[in-house]
Amino acid sequence: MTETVVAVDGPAGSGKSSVSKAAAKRLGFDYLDTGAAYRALSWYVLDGNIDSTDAAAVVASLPGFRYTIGTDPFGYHVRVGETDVTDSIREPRVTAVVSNIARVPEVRSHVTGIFRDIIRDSVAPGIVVEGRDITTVVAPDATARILLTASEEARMSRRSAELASESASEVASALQKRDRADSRVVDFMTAAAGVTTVDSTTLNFDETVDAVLDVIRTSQKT
Ligand SMILES: Nc1ncnc2c1ncn2[C@@H]1O[C@H](COP(=O)(O)OP(=O)(O)O)[C@@H](O)[C@H]1O
Ligand SMILES: Nc1ccn([C@@H]2O[C@H](COP(=O)(O)OP(=O)(O)O)[C@@H](O)[C@H]2O)c(=O)n1
Repeated sequence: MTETVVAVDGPAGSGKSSVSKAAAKRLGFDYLDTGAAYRALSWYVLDGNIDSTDAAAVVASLPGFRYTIGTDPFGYHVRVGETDVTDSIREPRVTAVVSNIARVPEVRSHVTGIFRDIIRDSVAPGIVVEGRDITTVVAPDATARILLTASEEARMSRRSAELASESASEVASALQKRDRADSRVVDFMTAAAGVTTVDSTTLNFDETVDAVLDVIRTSQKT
């Protein structure tokens, strides 16, 4: 079992993946992107021509879902069976259905089990785990618990800068729709008791990483 667990939650585009990965690199920690599992299962469901809105069919697909993710922040990769899906799980067709998959309770408990196994098996001095329910469900006993937020405007412009091939308005409406659907399942907009909020709206990337590192260092001392 790794010594330090850092839990980071927040809405889409708040910087969870990039900031958590950078913090893990600085600390020599592992890095676990939990959204990748929901995305990979969505990819697997689409690949099998399963209707993502049919919860029973999605649950029935779980035993065949062979998922692996790299936790080295310098060597991130995601696989389903032998197929490398690192890039394909970011495609808009996957993003469009992921909330359907993530709202199924059996899916959530299945992937939460996978996340806890990965955290337990990490041999690094620590692991940064990011998603929507890490501070509350996956690792509520984490050493450091952070809610990373940013204004909706900042999140939309960051995401549309990344997805240059799509129009800003398409990116914005897809992001709003997904946050609305996701927040019906898990509350990642308000910090639970004991969770520290880092608002990155007016911080640049390096300042945000430093703010997260400060919270981690403070938690390690207490
Ligand atoms: N504080 C910041 N200032 C400017 N851009 C940022 C900041 N934090 C993250 N970004 C950028 O915003 C984009 C979205 O971040 P990402 O880590 O993918 O968010 P999330 O995982 O929460 O969806 C990335 O291109 C990232 O480099
Ligand atoms: N811990 C988590 C992580 C992701 N998710 C789901 O997985 C989707 C993709 O997560 P992500 O972290 O890759 O999304 P981005 O915010 O990076 O776009 C989210 O829209 C949620 O539906 C979740 O329900 N719980």
